[in-house]
Amino acid sequence: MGVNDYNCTPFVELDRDSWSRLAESTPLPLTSDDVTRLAGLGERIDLKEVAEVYLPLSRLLNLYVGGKGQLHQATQTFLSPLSEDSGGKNSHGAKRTPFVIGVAGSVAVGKSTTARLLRELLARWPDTPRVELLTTDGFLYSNAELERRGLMGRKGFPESYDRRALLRFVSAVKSGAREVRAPVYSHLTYDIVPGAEIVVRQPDVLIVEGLNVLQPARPRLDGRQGLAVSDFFDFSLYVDAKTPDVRNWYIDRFLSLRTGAFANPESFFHRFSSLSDEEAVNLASEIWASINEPNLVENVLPTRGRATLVLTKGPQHDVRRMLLRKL
Ligand SMILES: Nc1ncnc2c1ncn2[C@@H]1O[C@H](COP(=O)(O)OP(=O)(O)OP(=O)(O)O)[C@@H](O)[C@H]1O
Ligand SMILES: CC(C)(CO)[C@@H](O)C(=O)NCCC(=O)O
Repeated sequence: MGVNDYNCTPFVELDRDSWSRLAESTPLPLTSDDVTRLAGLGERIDLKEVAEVYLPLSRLLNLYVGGKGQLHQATQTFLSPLSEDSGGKNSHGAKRTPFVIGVAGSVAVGKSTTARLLRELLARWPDTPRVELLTTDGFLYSNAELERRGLMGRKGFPESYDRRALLRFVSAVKSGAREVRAPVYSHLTYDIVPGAEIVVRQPDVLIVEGLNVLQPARPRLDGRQGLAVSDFFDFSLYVDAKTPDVRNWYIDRFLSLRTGAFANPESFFHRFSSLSDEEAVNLASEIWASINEPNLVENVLPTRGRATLVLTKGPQHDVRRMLLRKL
């Protein structure tokens, strides 16, 4: 194949049928216990979809984890003469760090759902029982800080996050830090929760989920390139769908929140709980068109080609196609 061949791409493309055939040869099929646990995630997850799409995906990730483990072992063996030279005083060997998976994609495309499913499935594999989740929402600036910066209408845009703190977090995890802490965001109060934090203690796998996790590093003021969180990923996934489908999911979720979470007086959106259907659809469409869609188009979509795997969904969240980066 010549380099000018239009078919020249760094990805292998698999349609739904080919991918789901892999489920048959995936060891560790779902047990009835798993099915009960997955159904308890509280999402309208189709279990056939889990078995056909997410189970083989967890196997692929398990192979990558194993591959990284072998590379770590080989590197330890390579470095071991240095420790012997120093009579064991200087250990050049380092403990294996958590395997970090990034999950990117639009608001409402299903990143959290995908991340939670993968956590359940990966934890079933014997070499990765401890899987932790981190959502980048916790690194959004507080509403007070966003107001101060004039960014209240840009929540979710790259500049609405404390990117340095997020980078420090992921870098500490990949440096093997024993304990790393992150702030917490509440979708109910629509703000950072004062004093709350999550603690990550050297899990086997850390899944980092967020809109912008695949963004490359920004050039620094001194002209040097700097690092981005994606530099620390061992694997990354982009959840993709047509923009009009994602818009519908956003509006549907807004409508179901209106009758659910918004009814709580603590909710930031409580004042919207009495909106009529039509008013709620109009408001959700307005938020989508003014914040989430421009962010998708300007910042999120351009990072799709940086993923290890692109998972493309149809209008019912059914995964239609996988693009897997060639090795
Ligand atoms: N595989 C799936 N099957 C069915 N419904 C799904 C699936 N994934 C997500 N959904 C639904 O789509 C909506 C958006 O999903 P989710 O909250 O996971 O998105 P998100 O990308 O994490 O959004 P945000 O960036 O706003 O946090 C939710 O209503 C969820 O229940
Ligand atoms: C918190 C984020 C940015 C990402 O999860 C998103 O859910 C959000 O709140 N976006 C801002 C616009 C909106 O309210 O949908």
